[in-house]
Amino acid sequence: MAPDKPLIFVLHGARGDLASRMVLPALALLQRRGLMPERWALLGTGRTPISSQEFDELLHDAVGEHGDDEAARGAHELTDHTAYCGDVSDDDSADELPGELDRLRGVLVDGTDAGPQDVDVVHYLAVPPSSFGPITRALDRAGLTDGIRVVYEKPYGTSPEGFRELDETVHEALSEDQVFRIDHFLGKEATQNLHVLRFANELFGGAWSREHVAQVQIDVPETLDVAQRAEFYDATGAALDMLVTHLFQVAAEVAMEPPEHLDAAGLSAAREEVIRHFRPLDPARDVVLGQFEGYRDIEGIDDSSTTDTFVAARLWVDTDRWRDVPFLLRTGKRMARSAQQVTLVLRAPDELFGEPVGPNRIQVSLAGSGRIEVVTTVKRPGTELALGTGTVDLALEDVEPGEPVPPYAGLIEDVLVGDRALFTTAEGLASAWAAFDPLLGDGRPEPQPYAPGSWGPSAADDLAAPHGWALHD
Ligand SMILES: NC(=O)C1=CN([C@@H]2O[C@H](COP(=O)(O)OP(=O)(O)OC[C@H]3O[C@@H](n4cnc5c(N)ncnc54)[C@H](OP(=O)(O)O)[C@@H]3O)[C@@H](O)[C@H]2O)C=CC1
Ligand SMILES: O=C1O[C@H](COP(=O)(O)O)[C@@H](O)[C@H](O)[C@H]1O
Repeated sequence: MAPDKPLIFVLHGARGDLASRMVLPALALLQRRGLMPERWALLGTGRTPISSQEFDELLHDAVGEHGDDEAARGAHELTDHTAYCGDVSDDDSADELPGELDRLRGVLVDGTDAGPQDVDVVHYLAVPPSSFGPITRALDRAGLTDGIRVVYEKPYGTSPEGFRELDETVHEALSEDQVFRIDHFLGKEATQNLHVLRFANELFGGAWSREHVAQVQIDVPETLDVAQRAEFYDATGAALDMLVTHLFQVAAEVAMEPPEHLDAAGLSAAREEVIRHFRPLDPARDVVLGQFEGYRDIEGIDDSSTTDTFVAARLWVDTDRWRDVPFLLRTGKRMARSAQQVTLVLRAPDELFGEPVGPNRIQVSLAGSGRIEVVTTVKRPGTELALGTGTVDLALEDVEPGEPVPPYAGLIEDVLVGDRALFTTAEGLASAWAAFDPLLGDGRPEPQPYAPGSWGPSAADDLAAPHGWALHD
């Protein structure tokens, strides 16, 4: 159901990569599905001044280029009310923002029984993490925080100290129920299926422990480049961009204990609780960083940059269920292919009927609408007793009735209706930062070069021994 109250959606960083590729198409899809309020306005902000007309063009282009067909059909009916105003973060001041908000409130309630106080305001911070604190302070100083909701992108902080500082700033300005820390991997259809699969079906649930699982792999190779977002990327790197954020959250989703109550709040609490049991990374033994060749030639990247564009890590989860089972996490830019796969490598005998046993795995693809595969050793058809490998394959978009929702659309809808179950908590993130901390500072390994189009530095292959990465050439 669409919320009743009029809404102003303030998109900070509206010209950026995330805004164009994800947030604007998600808003168009929600509009198309009738899930946006009847009256709403979109207010963009950013450092580079552009006119409202240029903003209109930008958002139509973004939805046309990056939205699916359904979202693209919503592009021209997105909203009648758009506006753009300057950066609110440079000196912690909000300049034009209060005036713009007042003007839009007036426009939205004009001709209705509602007053300006009846307009909901959501701020979406699609900006680099260094701007989260300044924008929060700017909103606070301008007296704009009453009743608003604020969505923070990831990473929430760039170090344990930065995280704590940001958390203090945020809680000085806002109460916890106003804060939505997004990690869009938690909003993916297939990520949510990890717990449905496990808790609904004993074939999976019964196998979900060290007794049956030899390795867990969470593998997100990307062919993507970083040229469109060089400034953000060079200041961030793969480990901060993806490891302490998405890959840790998905690892928690796999590793959690069955919640006390099988509801959204119970699942969220169980996910956050298991992060406390992530053993702090051992960078010397368990982490490989890489940088693709040619990275330093990209415009906007420092000639001597040591930013990691690849990370592979072996994470240990110190619970009875997972003791001694490595969680292998890998991601990188300009790699051989794009995929987002969670693999449970199942234990199996080395040999059966005198033949080596092939792979036995549960594989969940998080990409798109998601896919579940069971790879299993079978008898090869024929008169001989010989072994082969078969795959049972279920595309989640084929499950009926159903209408898959992209993660950003689902999570923004949650923000509009105030459902916080798929958002991270400060406690969970504090544990994630504690496990990640050894990778910052002196312990950080030197990134090793890798060829664009490859699977990253070869040292990362050793981490996955003896089974090897499920995704390979
Ligand atoms: N891109 C992606 O696929 C994803 C990104 N994210 C997160 O989204 C956030 C933004 O990333 P992304 O869009 O890729 O980055 P970009 O560099 O593409 O965009 C950042 C945007 O923020 C604005 N901006 C940059 N610096 C400042 C500043 N100091 N103060 C105010 N505004 C600023 C820029 O404004 P202007 O253009 O006017 O200079 C730009 O529009 C990050 O936190 C990232 O982790 C999360 C998931 C996916
Ligand atoms: O948060 C991020 O995620 C994307 C990958 O997510 P996808 O599900 O939209 O493909 C990644 O490319 C980006 O670097 C990172 O900031």
